[in-house]
Amino acid sequence: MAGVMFIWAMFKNYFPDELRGNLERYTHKLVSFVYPYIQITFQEYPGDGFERSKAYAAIERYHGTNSATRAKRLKADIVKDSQTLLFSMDDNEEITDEFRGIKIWWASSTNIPRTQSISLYPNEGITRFYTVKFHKQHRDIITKVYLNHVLDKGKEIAVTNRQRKLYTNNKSENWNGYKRKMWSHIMFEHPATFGTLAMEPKKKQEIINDLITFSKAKEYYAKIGKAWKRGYLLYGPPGTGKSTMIAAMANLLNYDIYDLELTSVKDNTELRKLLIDTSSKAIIMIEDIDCSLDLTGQREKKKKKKDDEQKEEKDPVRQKMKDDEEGKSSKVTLSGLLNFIDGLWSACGGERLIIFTTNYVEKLDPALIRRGRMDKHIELSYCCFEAFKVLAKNYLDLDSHHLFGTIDRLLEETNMTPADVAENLMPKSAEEDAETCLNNLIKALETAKEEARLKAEEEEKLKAEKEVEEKEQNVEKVEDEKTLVKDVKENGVIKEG
Ligand SMILES: Nc1ncnc2c1ncn2[C@@H]1O[C@H](COP(=O)(O)OP(=O)(O)OP(=O)(O)O)[C@@H](O)[C@H]1O
Ligand SMILES: [Mg+2]
Repeated sequence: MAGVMFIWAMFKNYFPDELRGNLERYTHKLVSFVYPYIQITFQEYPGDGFERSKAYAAIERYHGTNSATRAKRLKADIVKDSQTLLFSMDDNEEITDEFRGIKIWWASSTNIPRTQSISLYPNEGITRFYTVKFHKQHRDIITKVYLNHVLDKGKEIAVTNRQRKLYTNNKSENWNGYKRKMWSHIMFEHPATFGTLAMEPKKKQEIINDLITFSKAKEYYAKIGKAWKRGYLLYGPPGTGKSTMIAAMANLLNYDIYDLELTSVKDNTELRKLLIDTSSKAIIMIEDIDCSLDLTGQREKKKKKKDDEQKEEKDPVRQKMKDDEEGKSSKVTLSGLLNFIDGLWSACGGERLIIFTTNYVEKLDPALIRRGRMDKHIELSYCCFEAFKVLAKNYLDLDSHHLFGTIDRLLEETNMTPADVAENLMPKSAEEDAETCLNNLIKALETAKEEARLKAEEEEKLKAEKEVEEKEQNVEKVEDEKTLVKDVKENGVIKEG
């Protein structure tokens, strides 16, 4: 059959156009009549090429276990706590599969672009695809039953072998490089859990329930016609456990984490591409949202800028400096970000948590954090006694101690972050026992309390001084006014000065 096609390809240009069209149709008919096979291709990056095909990934997993005994060349990868080896067919390898007595041929192939340019990245532009071939008499059973079986099995294997990853976005200059990667990842093996997270137990339980309800609510979200996503805003002073909580969330739900660095994202289009390329069980976190971009109160700022521009004389040097600065900075806008949060991008399905963290909640634009976008606002604050008890259990394995009472009282009187409490509880040497560590904490709390007292005293003093100063200024002003009135009365004129 290949011979017929070859001969046709050789001679087709010798025929006039009209005849050639007819001949081409007949040749294809003849080929499909005699050639008994059907072939289906699964591209790794179909369409615009930015989202890795889920079908391709599932087939890859399926062959990982299924072909391990058949294929001669395999690719290996480590998954799941770095202990399990996972195989997949190597490039340009062929195997056969059998389903209900039917023989099926699979091949993994690559397309290498024919470019003249020399690239730093040896694999740049290579596209991969699987082809499956079967006899046309089995068309229905293969397309309707077998392929679904392959995809389901592949997804099942992916779930059981799932090793969670921590992703960070690359600058777009590197997106076309090796393996066209928008995100780089490492294995996510953070030990934080809700068990080790120090916070008020009731509040903690509420968050856990919220997360679990969300992760089981696929049907509910479909029913109400909303994208399956939930937004969290974590706010509080540094060292109160915001990042630790995100790790605990990922461990609880078995999600990947995408640490989105907005300052590396050039514009809204890039942001969209990045978000589309996230896995279906993902936490997308944007840390320190108030610093990452000029998202906060941007609209007010824009107005102010306009006013300034109108007032300001055009200075070419200043203008050039300003242009350079703007060119360098990211053009992701608040409205761009809000559009994605509102669900345009999550049309691709899957469960996603979007988490913002900030130290200064009051600085954020209200549009960014209104309910519906950020469904849950969680304040992480200074260490309370309940939180301290979790840390004492984690760090010293203590459930109770006669010093707990003193610590309880001191924590009520003083602000100390869980990070600082934890630091003080940690034994500094092998000789330090639990009691020494508790005493260290008490000392630190007393010092912090004393410092806070001195600071408050200082502030009080400054305030009093300012009040005296203001009073004196007022007296002077009244005296001046009196003199003025007297002058007007006596002379009927206002003296200059
Ligand atoms: N609530 C907490 N429970 C347990 N450990 C905590 C808690 N808060 C802080 N820690 C400890 O302090 C360290 C710093 O905390 P973390 O990085 O989570 O703070 P953060 O709120 O994200 O701070 P920042 O605002 O600076 O990013 C963590 O490694 C953790 O060990
Ligand atoms: Mg943090």
